[in-house]
Amino acid sequence: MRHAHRVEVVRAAEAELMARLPEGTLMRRAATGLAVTCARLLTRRRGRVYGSRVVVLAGSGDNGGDALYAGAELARRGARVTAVLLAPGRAHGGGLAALRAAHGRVVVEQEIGLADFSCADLVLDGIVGIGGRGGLRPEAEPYARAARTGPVVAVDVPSGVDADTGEVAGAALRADVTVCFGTYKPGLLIDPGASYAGAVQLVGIGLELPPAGVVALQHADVAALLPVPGAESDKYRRGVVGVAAGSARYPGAALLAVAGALRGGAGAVRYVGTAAEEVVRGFPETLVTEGGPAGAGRVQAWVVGPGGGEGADRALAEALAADVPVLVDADGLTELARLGPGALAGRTAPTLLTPHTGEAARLLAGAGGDGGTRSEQARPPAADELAAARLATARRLAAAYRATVLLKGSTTVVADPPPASGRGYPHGAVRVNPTGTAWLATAGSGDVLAGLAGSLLAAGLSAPDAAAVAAYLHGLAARRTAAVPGAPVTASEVAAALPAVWNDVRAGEAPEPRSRTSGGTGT
Ligand SMILES: NC(=O)C1=CN([C@@H]2O[C@H](COP(=O)(O)OP(=O)(O)OC[C@H]3O[C@@H](n4cnc5c(N)ncnc54)[C@H](O)[C@@H]3O)[C@@H](O)[C@H]2O)[C@@H](O)CC1
Ligand SMILES: [K+]
Repeated sequence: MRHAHRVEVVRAAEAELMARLPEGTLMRRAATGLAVTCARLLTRRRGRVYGSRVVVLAGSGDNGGDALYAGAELARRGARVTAVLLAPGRAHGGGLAALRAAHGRVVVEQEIGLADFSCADLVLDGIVGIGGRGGLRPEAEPYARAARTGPVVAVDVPSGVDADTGEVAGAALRADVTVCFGTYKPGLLIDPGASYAGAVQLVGIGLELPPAGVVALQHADVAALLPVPGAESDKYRRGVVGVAAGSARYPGAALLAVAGALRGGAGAVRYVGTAAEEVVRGFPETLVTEGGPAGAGRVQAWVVGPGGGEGADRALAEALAADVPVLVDADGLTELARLGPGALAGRTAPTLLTPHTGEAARLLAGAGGDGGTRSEQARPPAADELAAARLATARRLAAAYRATVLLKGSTTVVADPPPASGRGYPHGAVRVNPTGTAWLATAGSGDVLAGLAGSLLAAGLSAPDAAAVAAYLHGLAARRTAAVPGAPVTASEVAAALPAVWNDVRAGEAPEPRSRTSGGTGT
C-alpha cells in the first residue's frame, strides 16, 4: 500500500527527527536518493553520467537545496550541471556552495536560454516543494514551459502541484519522474497532480509517521481482500447481490451491471426491473424477479440506479428500506440528490454512493451546496471545480450524506464519512485508485463498476473495501482489454476481462506502470 501524508504531518515528523540528528542529515539523505535516481536515468539515456547535461532549477527553499546538492553529486561524477537560481539572493547556501565546489555552473534567470533546456539530458525541478502555495509564480512559468523539452525529475513534488490535494492552480512542471522524500504526498496520487508527477519514487529518510490520511492500494492489498469461497460455501453463503437497474429506455445498463456483478465474487445475482428478458437472454445464470426490490427474495446487498430511468425513485426507496448494504449509482443518485441526505438518515447498514463529478455536483446541491452549510456557498459547485478538487469533493459528499463515496473520474477517490461523534477530519484514510485509464470514461463502464462493487459488498467486503477493490479491478480490466496499450475499450470488454485481472491480482502479476496521461473510472 502506498501511504500519503499531508504537509503538516510531514513537517511535524521532520521536526521531531531533525531534533535528534546532526544538522543537514535529512537533506543529505534526500539529495543522495535523488542523485541516485538521476544517475540511473542518465545512464539509461546516455550510457553514463559523465558528460551528460543537467539543468537544475533551484527555488529559494530547501527544495532548491535538495536539487543543488543532488546536482553537486552528479557534477562530481562528471555531469555538466547548470543551476538556474530563480531567487538568486535566497538560494540555499549549502547547496550552492556544494555545487560550486563540484565545478557546477551557476546562472541567474536572464543568463539561460531555451537552448540550454533543449539539449539537456535531464532537468531537475527544485523550484518549490511542500512549501509551495498556489500555482507557480509568474516568473517561474517560462521554466515550466521550457522544461517540457527534456526529461524532468521533480524534487519531492512537481512545482505548482498542491502537495496536499493534487490541485493545480495555473502552471506546473510536468515531470517524467518524481522523487519524493519520507512519504508520498496526496497530490502525487490524485489527479490532476498525479498526472504531472509521472512515475513516483519514494526515498526513505527515516521519518516516523502516524497512520496515513490517503492510501493507494496495490496488488497485494487487493489480493488480500478478494473474497474466496470456503469448502462449505453455497451460493447464499457467498452472498446474493440484487441489481435494480435498466429500463425500457436503457436495457443495456441492466446487462452491464449484471455482467459486472456476476464477476464480483457474489454467489448469485438477482435482477429486478423491466429488462428481465434481455438479462436472462444475456446471462441465463441470473435470477430474475418482476417488480421492485421490496418484492424480490433476500439479498446481501443492493445495487440500484444504473439506467434506472423513471422507475429509479421507487427502486431507490425500496432498496434503501432493506437492512443490507446499498450501492446507489446513476439515476439512483439523481433521485437521491432530489431527496437530499435525509433519505439515508434512518439507515444503519452501509450505503455506497458512486457518482461522477456531474452527479457529485447535484448531490452537493441537494445537500445544500457544500455538504450542509448552505449559507457558506450560495452557488452550487460546478462539476469541473469538483473534478479539480477530488479529495475535498469526496470527503464533503461522504460527510454530507454520511455514506461511503466513490467519486469516479480521473483518479477515482473513495472516502468514508467522519465518525458520528467526531468533529470532522481526520477519519478513515481516503483510498485513491492507481489503476485507472482515461478510456474508462466510456458509456456503460460505470454500470459494470456498480455491479462489481455491489457484488463485493454482497460477498462481505466493507463499503470502502468493496469500492476500492472494484475500482482497482475495473481499471486493470480496461488496461488489459485494450488491444494495444492505451487504445479505446468498451464497457462489455471491461466486464469480460474481469476474471483475468482477478487472476492476475491473486497471482501477483504486476500492472503496467501509470502513464502520464492515465485517468480513472468511467461514467
Ligand atoms: N524539512 C526537512 O527536513 C526536509 C525537507 N526537504 C525538502 O524541503 C522541501 C521543503 O522546503 P521549504 O520548506 O524550504 O519549502 P520549499 O522549498 O518547498 O518552498 C519554499 C519557497 O518557495 C517559495 N514559493 C512558495 N510558493 C511558491 C510558488 N507557488 N511558486 C514559486 N515559489 C514559491 C517561497 O517563497 C519559499 O521561499 C521539501 O519539499 C523537500 O524537498 C528534504 O530535504 C528532506 C528534509
Ligand atoms: K519541486
